[in-house]
Amino acid sequence: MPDPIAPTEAALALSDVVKSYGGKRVVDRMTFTAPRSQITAILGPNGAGKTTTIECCEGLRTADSGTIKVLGRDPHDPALREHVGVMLQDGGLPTGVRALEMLRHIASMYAHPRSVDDLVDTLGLASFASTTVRRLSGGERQRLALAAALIGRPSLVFLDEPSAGMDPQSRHAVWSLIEELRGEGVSFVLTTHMMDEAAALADHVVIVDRGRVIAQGSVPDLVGAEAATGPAVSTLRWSTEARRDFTPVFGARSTLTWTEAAPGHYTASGDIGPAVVAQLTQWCEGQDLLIRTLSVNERSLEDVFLDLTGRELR
Ligand SMILES: Nc1ncnc2c1ncn2[C@@H]1O[C@H](COP(=O)(O)OP(=O)(O)OP(=O)(O)O)[C@@H](O)[C@H]1O
Repeated sequence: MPDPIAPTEAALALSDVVKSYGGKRVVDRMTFTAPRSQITAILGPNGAGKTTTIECCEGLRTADSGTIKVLGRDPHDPALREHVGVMLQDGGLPTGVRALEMLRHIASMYAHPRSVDDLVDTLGLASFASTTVRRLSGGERQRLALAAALIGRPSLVFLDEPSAGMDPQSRHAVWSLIEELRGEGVSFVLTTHMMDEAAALADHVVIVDRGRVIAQGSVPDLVGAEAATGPAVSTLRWSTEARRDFTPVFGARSTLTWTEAAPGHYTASGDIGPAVVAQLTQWCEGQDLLIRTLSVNERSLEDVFLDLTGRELR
C-alpha cells in the first residue's frame, strides 16, 4: 500500500492543541512532532492528558483548537483509515467473538493484510485462538489488540499503554515486534507508564504534565540534560547477592543517607567520593558479601521523570 505522505513529512505533528472537558483544560497548547519510522513514547503522570491527546490524533475526539497532522492529514480524513493502526487502552475489541475469528475478519477487510498466522505465531495467540474475547485475560486481550492494530500494514501505529498487564515474556515479544516493524519503516506513537519500556524502545520521548510538553528528546539527551542541571548530590547505587543492613557503613556519616530501594538493591545519596566507595567495598569484603552491581550518579529515565513531574501522588 503506498505511503500517503512525502518522505520528509513527520508521522505526527501537533501544534498548540487544546482540549477541555466541561471548562477544565486537560490538553493545554500541546506541541510536539513524532518523526517518521521512529518510536515516539509519550510519558506523563495519571491524568496528564496523554490518552485525550492520542484520541484527538486518532480522530476519536476533536480538539477545541490547534492543529494536528497525522501523516500530513487531518485526523478525521477517511483516507487515513488504511494507513493508521490503533490500539486503545481497554483493547476496544468486540467481546462476543473468538480471538482468531476476529483477527481473520479484520484481515479480510484489507487488500494486503499482514499474515494472520505470522502474527499468531509472533504474539503467541495460538493458545487462546478459540477463546471469546470477553474471557481473555488482560494480557491476552492486549496481545490480540496489538495484532488487530498491525494486521492492515499501517504506516503509523498508535499504542495506548501497549504492554500494560503483560507478563515479561509477552512484553519482550511485543518489543521485538515493534522494533522489527520500525526497521521496516513503520512509525509508532505510544503512551506508557513503564520507564524501562520507553528506555528500551523509544527513539524520541515526550514528557507531558498537566496537558503540556515539559521535556522531550532522546533518552540519552533527557538523562544527560537532567544530569547537567540536576541536584549536585551524588548517588551511589549497588546491589548484593544477599540483603544486609548497611548502617555500619553509612550510619556514622551524617551527610549520607541510604535506603533499600528493592530487596538487595541499595541507594546512598550525599557527598560520594572515592573513600565512601572504598569503605563500602571493604565492608562487603569483610562480610564475604559479593557486590553484583555498583554505579555512581547513573541516572535513569525514571529519575528524570520524577524530578520533572514531582514525587507526590496526584
Ligand atoms: N470524557 C471526559 N469527561 C471529563 N473529563 C475527562 C474525560 N476524559 C478524560 N477526562 C479527564 O481528563 C484528564 C486527562 O485524562 P487522560 O485520560 O487524557 O489522562 P492520561 O494522561 O491518559 O492518564 P492515565 O495515565 O491515567 O491514563 C483527567 O483528569 C480525566 O479525568
